[in-house]
Amino acid sequence: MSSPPIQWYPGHIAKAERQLKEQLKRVDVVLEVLDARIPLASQHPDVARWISHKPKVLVLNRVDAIPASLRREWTIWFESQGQMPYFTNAKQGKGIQAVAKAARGVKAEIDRRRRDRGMRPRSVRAVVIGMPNVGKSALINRLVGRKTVKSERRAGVTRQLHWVRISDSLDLLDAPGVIPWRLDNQTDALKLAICEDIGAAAYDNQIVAAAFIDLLVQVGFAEVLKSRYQLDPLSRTGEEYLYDLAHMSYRGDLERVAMLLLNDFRKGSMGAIPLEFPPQESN
Ligand SMILES: Nc1nc2c(ncn2[C@@H]2O[C@H](COP(=O)(O)OP(=O)(O)OP(=O)(O)O)[C@@H](O)[C@H]2O)c(=O)[nH]1
Repeated sequence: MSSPPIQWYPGHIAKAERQLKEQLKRVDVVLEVLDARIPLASQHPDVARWISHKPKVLVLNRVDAIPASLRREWTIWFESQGQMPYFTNAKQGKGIQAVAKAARGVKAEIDRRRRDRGMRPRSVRAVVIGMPNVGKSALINRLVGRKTVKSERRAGVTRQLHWVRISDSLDLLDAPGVIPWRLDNQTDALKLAICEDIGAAAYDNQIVAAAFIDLLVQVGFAEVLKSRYQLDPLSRTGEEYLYDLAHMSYRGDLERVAMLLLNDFRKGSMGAIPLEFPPQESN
C-alpha cells in the first residue's frame, strides 16, 4: 500500500472555519464536544484562540464507548489542565442535565458584564461545536428535549441557524459549529477516520483499517481481535492482518474486511475500546 494521505480541501476548511467563527461571535458560552474514545485527537488546537475569553463547557461524548475506569482517569487529567470534563451519552440522553447546568452557570457573570454597560440581563446564548460526527446534533436534540437537528451516522450532515430555548435562562443555536478537520497531524487524522469523525470520502478504508489494527495492538487490545476473528495480530502488521484475514475467511476481499473491522469497532461490537489514554506527566 502507498503512503496514507487523508485528503482535505483547503477551500472547504477555510469556509468551515468562517462559518464557525460567525457562530462563535453570537454566543456567550461554547459547548465543545469531543469523542471520548479520542479526546486529544478530536480537540482542535485553534479552538482556544477562536473562542478567546468566552467560557467553554467541555463535553466528552460517547462515554458508553470507553471503560468507566478511564472516565475517572480523563477527569483527573483534564482537571490538571484546568478543565472540567462532562461525560455524555447523547444517544441515550445520559449526562445532559449537568451540561445544561454548566452552560447556565455563566449567566451571573454575563449579566454583570451587561449591567456594567447599561444593558438588561438576558438568557445565556450557547453553541455546540465539535468535529464531524462526534454527536453534536444528538447532544443538541437531548438538550432541547426534542428532535430539532438531524443526527446521522455519517460525518458532515448538519447546517442552518436558529435559536432554540432550552430553559428560561439558556438559548442554544440549533445548528452545531463544525470544526474543520485537523489533518496537519496524520496520527490524529487516522484516529479521527477510524472513529468516523471524518467524512468517508477523505480516506481509504484499507489504509485506515490497517492503522486501526496497529493502534489496537499498541493500546493493548490485541486480544479482542484474536478472539473475535480467530487471528492473532501480534505476529503481524495491520496490513498483513487485513490481508491474512481476507484470505482466510473473505475470499481475499480486502475492502470488505476493512469495512467489517471498522464497522465492528464503530458500532461498539468489539466492546468499549478507547484509542487514547491521558498523557503521563513526565516529572
Ligand atoms: N454510541 C453512541 N453513539 C452516539 C452518541 N452520540 C451520538 N451518537 C451517534 O453518532 C452518530 C453521529 O451523531 P450526530 O449527532 O449526527 O453527530 P454530529 O456531530 O452532529 O455530526 P455532523 O452533523 O456530521 O457534524 C449518530 O448515529 C448518533 O446516534 C453516544 O454518546 N454514544
